[in-house]
Formats: sequence, C-alpha cells, structure tokens
Amino acid sequence: MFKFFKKNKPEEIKTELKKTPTHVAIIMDGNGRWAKKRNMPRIKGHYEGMQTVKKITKFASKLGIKYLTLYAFSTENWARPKEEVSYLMDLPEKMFSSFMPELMESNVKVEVIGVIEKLPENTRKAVSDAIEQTKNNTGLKLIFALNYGSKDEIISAVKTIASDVKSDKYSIEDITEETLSRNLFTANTPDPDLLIRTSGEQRISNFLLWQIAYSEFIFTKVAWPDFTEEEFYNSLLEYQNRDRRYGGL
Ligand SMILES: CCc1cc(N2CCCCCC2)n2ncc(-c3ccc(F)cc3)c2n1
Repeated sequence: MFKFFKKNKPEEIKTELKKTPTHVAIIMDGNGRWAKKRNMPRIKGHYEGMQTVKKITKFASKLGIKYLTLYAFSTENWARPKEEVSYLMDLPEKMFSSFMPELMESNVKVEVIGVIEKLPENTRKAVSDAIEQTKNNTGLKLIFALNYGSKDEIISAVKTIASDVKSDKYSIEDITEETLSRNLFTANTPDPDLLIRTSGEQRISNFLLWQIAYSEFIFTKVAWPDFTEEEFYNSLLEYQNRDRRYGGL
C-alpha cells in the first residue's frame, strides 16, 4: 500500500477508490497529547493540527469528496485554560492569512456550523470573511464546527419546532425526521457517510449526534498532527470495504 501510494498521484489514486464518500466528518483529536509526547507546549500541537487541516482539505478536494466537516472547537472546550482558548481562537485568522489563495485555487467553499455569535470578534471576522470570499466556489464544502455542541443544536431545533406548532405554522402530526433535520445547523448538508476520530479515543463527544445515525465510524490511533494523506486514504479504503445497511439486512 505504501509503495502504491507513493507511486501514484491523487487523480490516479482515485481509480482505486471505487466508492468515495460524499461527506466525511472528522473529530481532530490528539493535538495536545502529540505535543506533550514531544515535550512541546500544547499550542504547538494545535499549530501542527492546523497544518494537517490544510493538507487533508487539499487531498479531500483532489479526491472529489463533496463535504468535509471538521470538529474544530466544541462548546465544552471553553473550559480549557484561558491562554489555550485564546490561541485556538486565533487559528482561523492564522489559517486563512496563509491558506486562502490555495482554497480559492481548489475552488473550496468555507462554511461553519455552531454558535458563532459567542466567538471573539477577530475569530468571527476571519470566519465570515472566508465564507464571503469563497461563497461562489463550487468545489469541496469545507465545514468547520466552531463552538458547536450537538445536544445544544438539537434543543435549539426542538424549541423552534415547538414555537412553530404553538403559532400554528404546522401541527404536531406534521412533525417528521425531515422537520428536525431542516432545523439543524446542517440543514443543507447530507449526513456524513464516514466519521473519523483520531488518536485512539472511541467516543463521539457530542458531535453530529442526529446526523451520524447511519454513518460508518473509523477510530484511528494516529494523532491528528500525524494524520497524513496516506492515513486518510487508508480510511477511505476501509470505508469502501464496509457494507452499509442503513438499518436493513
Ligand atoms: C477555533 C478553534 C480551531 C482549532 C483548530 N485546531 C486545533 C484543534 C483541532 C486541530 C486543528 C487545529 N483549528 N484548525 C483550523 C481551524 C479553523 C477553524 C475555522 C476556520 F474558519 C478556519 C480554520 C481551527 N480552529
């Protein structure tokens, strides 16, 4: 596999990937432990993690994946040390200041899910500028989950639906799975075909709980900063060997 991977260019690799997933979601875990193992500060792990975001985004785009959702900051992450949160909040600006030309060249469209209003002004501006600059791009949709928590997302949708029923917009009998789906942050995105979590933990951690009902899960021991294109490619190969049932036989 390694030799094969080294020999081929991404467009050639595509031939072996008979079933590229439409939507891949990734819990990018292991950044702090990666740094600790190397006696580096945690923020170095986050910085290297951002380099991996760039690498995997470009590779996913080349492979024809349509949606890539990355869990960048959860509602629980606010509990981290103030300095670490402050560093994390500067990463969007850092990333776009160097990566925007490549995103435009790859025709990538940046989107975001989460409660963005609660983010610092500089973070919000960097993200909204990137959304604006890439809004006409028609390639890979790069979706960052920022200040995102799935339970909060579902509660917010339930409140909207309850209010709509109360105002007679529709009746309780009209409520279907589609009613809830269209009231989530992910309303215009198909559910993930594949969820990858790096660094060995096998938890979902309040990420896309409704949306991953029929997703394939891959838990890899590799820490996110070490997650190479080959690791990603091997995950996609593993995915195409799974026989998805959607609850059926
Ligand atoms: C706000 C927290 C955070 C953390 C973070 N890490 C740290 C933890 C996960 C590993 C990746 C590196 N990254 N990497 C890219 C972004 C990013 C987010 C939105 C955006 F529009 C552009 C880039 C990012 N954001």
